[in-house]
Amino acid sequence: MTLEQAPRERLSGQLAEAVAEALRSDLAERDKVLLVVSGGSTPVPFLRALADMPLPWSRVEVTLADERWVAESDDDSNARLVREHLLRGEARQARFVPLTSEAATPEQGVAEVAERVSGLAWPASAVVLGMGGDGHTASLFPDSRELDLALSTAEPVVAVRTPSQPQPRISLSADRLHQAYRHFLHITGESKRDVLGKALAGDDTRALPIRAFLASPLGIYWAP
Ligand SMILES: O=C1O[C@H](COP(=O)(O)O)[C@@H](O)[C@H](O)[C@H]1O
Repeated sequence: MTLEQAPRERLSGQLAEAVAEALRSDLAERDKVLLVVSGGSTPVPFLRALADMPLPWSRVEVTLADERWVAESDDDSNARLVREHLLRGEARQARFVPLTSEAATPEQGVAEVAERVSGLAWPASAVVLGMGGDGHTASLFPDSRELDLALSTAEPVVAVRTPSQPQPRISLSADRLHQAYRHFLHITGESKRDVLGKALAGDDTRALPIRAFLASPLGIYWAP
């Protein structure tokens, strides 16, 4: 586990450099590489910095760690975040694979999305995780009734409903999120630093699902 700390904009640039280097390194050995990014609001400066990195973007596949089950036109769409902030300039050549379908619910769409996700260039070169103030990562929420399934299944994606969130969601499973050569955690603010400290001090993954990713090598990028 490594910790990088800097002002937010500089930290985002450092994370973008690290992820770009990971992709370049694997592209020397593989025809195509996969990047898994998270949504929410924290990643915006990182995604914008990554979009400016010189890469053979046509050989890069991008998908999400999780998604709210909303239309891409919705402000809450993680896919919209990727399209607006990462798929710009040369990075538009990347192949972006979203996690929603035309189905009305994630339960109805999960099989189609699972097949789509399974065809990507796994193991991912990098998974960039975020974390909520409740210790959730991707859409692995402590108050989700599907958390045990998401932490134990070999399926690539899980439909998720949780009382704390307004929309149903779909998430890569913990097993699939672990199928990567490198993992990064991008968080900001004192309160999330404190939540991470609490997570590091215990082992109840149901209470703080981020714990599912603290035992393997993890590059932590934190800004005040
Ligand atoms: O709902 C979500 O929350 C987490 C954390 O988002 P942040 O803006 O607080 O960093 C995010 O990683 C996840 O992709 C998103 O769906």
